[in-house]
This record gives sequence, C-alpha cells and structure tokens, in this order.
Amino acid sequence: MALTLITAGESHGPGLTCIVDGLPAGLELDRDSINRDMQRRQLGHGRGGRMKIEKDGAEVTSGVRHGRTLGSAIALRVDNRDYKNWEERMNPWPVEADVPEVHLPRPGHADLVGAWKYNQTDIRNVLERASARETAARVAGGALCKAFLSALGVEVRSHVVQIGSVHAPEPATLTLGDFDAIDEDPVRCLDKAASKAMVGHINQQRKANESIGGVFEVVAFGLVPGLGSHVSWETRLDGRLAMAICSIQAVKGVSIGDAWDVAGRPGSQAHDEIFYEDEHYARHTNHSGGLEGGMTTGDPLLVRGAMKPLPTLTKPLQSVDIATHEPAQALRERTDSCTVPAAGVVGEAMVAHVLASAYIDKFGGDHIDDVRGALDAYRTRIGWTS
Ligand SMILES: Cc1cc2nc3c(=O)[nH]c(=O)nc-3n(C[C@H](O)[C@H](O)[C@H](O)COP(=O)(O)O)c2cc1C
Ligand SMILES: C=C(O[C@@H]1CC(C(=O)O)=C[C@@H](OP(=O)(O)O)[C@H]1O)C(=O)O
Repeated sequence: MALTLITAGESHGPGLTCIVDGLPAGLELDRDSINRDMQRRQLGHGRGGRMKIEKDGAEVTSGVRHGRTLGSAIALRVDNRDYKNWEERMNPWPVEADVPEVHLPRPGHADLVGAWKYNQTDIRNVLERASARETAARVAGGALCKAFLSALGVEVRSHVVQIGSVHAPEPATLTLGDFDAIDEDPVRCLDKAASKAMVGHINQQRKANESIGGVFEVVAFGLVPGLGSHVSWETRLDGRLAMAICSIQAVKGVSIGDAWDVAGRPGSQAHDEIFYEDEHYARHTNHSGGLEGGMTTGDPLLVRGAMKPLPTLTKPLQSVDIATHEPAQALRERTDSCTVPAAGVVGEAMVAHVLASAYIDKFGGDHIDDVRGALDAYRTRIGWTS
C-alpha cells in the first residue's frame, strides 16, 4: 500500500492538519523529535514577523497509542496562533463585519492565476492556501516518515549551499556527523565563512527592500541499494524526488548529484567507477548523488532545490487592481525576506516521504518488524552490510 501524506489548512485560519496513511504498526514515535523539526523549520536568518507569533508543535489526534503507531491513518493538528488576530477575516463561518477584499496580485505568487482559475474576486481566497504556512503541516508529517526511516537505519539532513549570489564551497564528502551543529548556524550552512557572508548578504538585500532566493541540499545516509526502479517512468526515484522538491513553494529547480556540472563534463569524469574491495562493491566518488537507473546505489542521496526570491516585496512591483483594471502596486504585506534554510527543512520532510514510500513499496508489511525482516532478508541476499 502506498504511503500518503496530505495537508489541509489556510495560513491565517484556525490551524493546519496533516494526515499520513500507510505507516506500519508498532513504530515508536517521539513527540519531541516531531516538534523539534517543526521548530527547525521556523528558524533561519531572514524570517519575518510571523515567526515571532507562531510556536509550532503538532498534536496527534489519531493513529498513535502510547507512543506507537497503530497501522491506521495518523492525523496531526498544528494550531495557527496568529488566527486570533485574523478571526474576523478568516472565520470559516459568516461574520457580521465588513471584511475588505484583496485586489492587488503579487507577481510571482499564486494570486492572479488562482483568482482566475477559482473564480474569486478576493485574492485572499487564493493566497491563504498558496502560502508556505502549509509547509508546517508537511514537516509534521515528514517527521513521522523520518522516524520510520530512522528505525531502518536511514537519516535525512539538509544544509544551505547558496543564498543569493553567495555560494558555500563544495564539500568534498559529507558524513552524518557534519550536520551535528547545523541548526545552530543562522543560515544552516556548513561553512562558517560562507555563512557569515550569507547573513551579510541577506541584511544588505533586505535593507534595499529586496527578497532573496538560494539553494539547499538534502542528504540521506544509510539507504539500501535498489529503492525505486528502472522498469517504468513513474517508479524512478529521481522523478519522484524532483516532484517532491519542486512542490515546495518557490522552488524552481531540482538537481541530483553533480547534475548541471556533469552536463558539461566528458563521460570519463561524470560516472562513479565500480570496484570490488574486501569482498564488497565500492565506489570512490558519488557524482550520481546516490541514484543510478532511477534506483538508490546505497551511497548518500544528494538532492538540491533552487528557490526563487520571495514574491512579496517591501517595495512592491508593478501590478493591476483586479477590480478596476487600473495600474497599481502589488500587495504589500508582512513577509519573510529569505527562507532557504527553512525550505531545506521542508526538503528533508519531502525527501523523507519519498524514501519512506519507497521502503514501504519494497519491504512493506503491517508491522515494523515485518518491514525489518524483509529488509534484512534483502540485505543478506545482495550481501549489503554497510
Ligand atoms: C518556508 C517558506 C516561507 C515563505 N515565506 C514567504 C513570504 O513570507 N513571502 C512570500 O512572498 N513568499 C514566501 N514564500 C514563497 C511563496 O509561498 C511562493 O513564492 C509562492 O507559493 C509562489 O511560488 P510558486 O510559484 O513556486 O508557487 C515562502 C516559501 C517557503 C518555502
Ligand atoms: C507562516 C509561514 O510562512 C508564511 C509564508 C508566506 C507565503 O506567502 O508563502 C507569507 C508569510 O506569512 P504572513 O503573511 O502571515 O507573514 C510567511 O510568514 C510559515 O512558514 O509558518
């Protein structure tokens, strides 16, 4: 059975919901690690005033008993603390008050196209759901997927490799230990000098009324080879990962391994040669980012997401009033200026969901012990001991 993760909720409504269905019974969950991920998503230099209001945490309302999954759908509820400031404007039921409509679409947000498509005169009916507030629910659900992966020896992390025009140096190799202190860094970058330059860049751009994009990388350690498949396009793991990463609000590009770089290299420098050492297969490089033929190789998975600068600008762009068709400046709202570090945490949740689904597709069982048993049998068959 597939592992599904769906979210519901508007940015300034009463709250968000995430439902994860398809995890096996008997999986141990830890409330603190779910909430830690939710708090990590709120961090990062460049966030706006909203993050001072919210203190995200997930309430489990079904599918878990005494800290273990039951095999049924798990529902998670995340409150929007800001709702108390928006109750009149966002109440699910009619209110007496005269609530003003939003008529000024922001270039780069879902505002204009969403209003056309859903036949809305009030852009708020679009922007509330288009908002990346929704990613708080994804991270709550992703934390369950991460717990499942951890039980199978897989750990998913992320770091920031570019903010605006500032690039971090490319790391030669990455180990799990490299990420131990990543959340203490203001932009979740592994290189101290680059981090300092990134913070300076955000400050400078913010002062100039600009927003800033960048690139994050998600890394998964401890994967077994053979997740995904080469046999049909929709089972290729690279395709599934690209969709999951590109589904994050404002992400416009996805790369796997050396992607854009290998496109310009000769073949002899693009692939990872195969060796047999100490009775095991080995690679000395990981240009492929841990994927060949749509399947994991067993090397660390390396997936990047490129984020455009956020569309809400403190000095708004040219737009049109959708009620009058007169030229106007786009909606000016409270906004983040840079959220690449947060998007990395959302990327972890999305990658965790794709990988957890792939483990369930290949080793699925009703109880976590069934999954472990099938995984162990497969590891023995292919001689995979790492
Ligand atoms: C964590 C996170 C926070 C975001 N915060 C803002 C924000 O404060 N202001 C804004 O204009 N866009 C913000 N965005 C991006 C918008 O949600 C996004 O640009 C919008 O959905 C349109 O992007 P799209 O064309 O990729 O859908 C944020 C994105 C993420 C991932
Ligand atoms: C609320 C979150 O992100 C929001 C995403 C967002 C957008 O347009 O995507 C706009 C901002 O919302 P607000 O207008 O309330 O300040 C961000 O704060 C969050 O990440 O939890």
